[in-house]
Amino acid sequence: MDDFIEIRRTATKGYGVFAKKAIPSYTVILQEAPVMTIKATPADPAKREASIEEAFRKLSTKDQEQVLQLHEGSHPNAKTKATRIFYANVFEGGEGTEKLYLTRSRFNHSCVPNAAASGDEECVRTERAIAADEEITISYLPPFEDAMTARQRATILHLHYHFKCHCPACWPPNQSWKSDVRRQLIGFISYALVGQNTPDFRPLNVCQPMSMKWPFWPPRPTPSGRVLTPVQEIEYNFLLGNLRQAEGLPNHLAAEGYLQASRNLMYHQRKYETMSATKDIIFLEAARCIEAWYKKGLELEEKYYSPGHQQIRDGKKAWTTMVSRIPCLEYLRQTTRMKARGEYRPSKNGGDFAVLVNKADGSMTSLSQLETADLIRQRSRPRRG
Ligand SMILES: C[S@@+](CC[C@H](N)C(=O)[O-])C[C@H]1O[C@@H](n2cnc3c(N)ncnc32)[C@H](O)[C@@H]1O
Repeated sequence: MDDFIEIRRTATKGYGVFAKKAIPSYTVILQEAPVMTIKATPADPAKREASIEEAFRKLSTKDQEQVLQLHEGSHPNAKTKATRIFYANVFEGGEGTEKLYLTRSRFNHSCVPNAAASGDEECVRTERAIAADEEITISYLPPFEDAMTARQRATILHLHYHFKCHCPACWPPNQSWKSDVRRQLIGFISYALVGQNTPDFRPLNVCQPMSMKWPFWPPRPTPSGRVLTPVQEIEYNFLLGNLRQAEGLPNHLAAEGYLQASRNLMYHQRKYETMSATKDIIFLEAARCIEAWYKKGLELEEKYYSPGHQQIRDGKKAWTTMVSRIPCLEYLRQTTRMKARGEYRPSKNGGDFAVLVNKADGSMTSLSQLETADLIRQRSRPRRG
């Protein structure tokens, strides 16, 4: 921890964690064992309170002193300072446990965090490159935060942690409408891609007491019964990449959208290359999209991991194999080289949307989008007589 981070006062959020120097993305900046661990008993607040008090009593005097210096929060039902502190700083520990950490507790929340706490590995890792002196934040919200509006996130933060969020996605208040629209679209699209309707977060628009017994919580997605068309699947994934990037969400999530769009288009492109009506038509425009979305996804993945990370090396290897197997990508390369030598001209009707390949002599005729559509229409027309 001494290498990367230090705890300092912030202007509006009490203490916070700051970068002592520039830190690359995907770096473990804190590895820490919890100071207190209790068994989670969400349905029984009295039992939970008793477990916290018992765990606190068992601590050494030094640890007790350190715990008592943490942010106290303002949980209305906590009976002692120690339990109030526990409620304000608790992390879900996995396998039905709740944990309290001395240093991790100093990370403030952001709805566009630049780091993430991992329960399994007991560590905090950066999710993007962080500049020296920048505040490092994590998210306290449940997994569907990407799909919730600022109002809905505020309700959860208020009811669970009793504070008003001052992160860039929520502050200044009432200016988040663009971000709200993006997050609702992210919700709609990501659930639609797995055949589900977005869970209904609307009850969070009216602040109500939210307890673990509340029937609405946790909200569950329902099956949509709709199957997306191949074009929808491609467009939805591409849009997901765009929206996540615009929303400042971690780069690997945006990368996933672009890479999936590229893979889906490649998959459907291969079908055209075997159908009798289209097998000699090479769709260069599709190849351009496949390549551009792949490059965009890779660029974002490299920002998230580092360029030399195994995930990036594997991705590049898979891409090289694919390029050699997918004719349209190979033809795109060929026509680019030919263009540079002046041996290939786009169609007179404008653009080179596709090329018609003469399989006998390998020559190519460039086709505009309209010419391509006309040719496919002619070939698909049923023959008379
Ligand atoms: C786990 S503590 C984080 C460290 C704390 N700031 C401190 O001084 O120790 C959680 C508390 O920090 C403050 N906080 C965290 N994130 C915040 C945010 N995005 N906006 C406003 N306050 C925040 C709230 O008071 C919250 O109850």
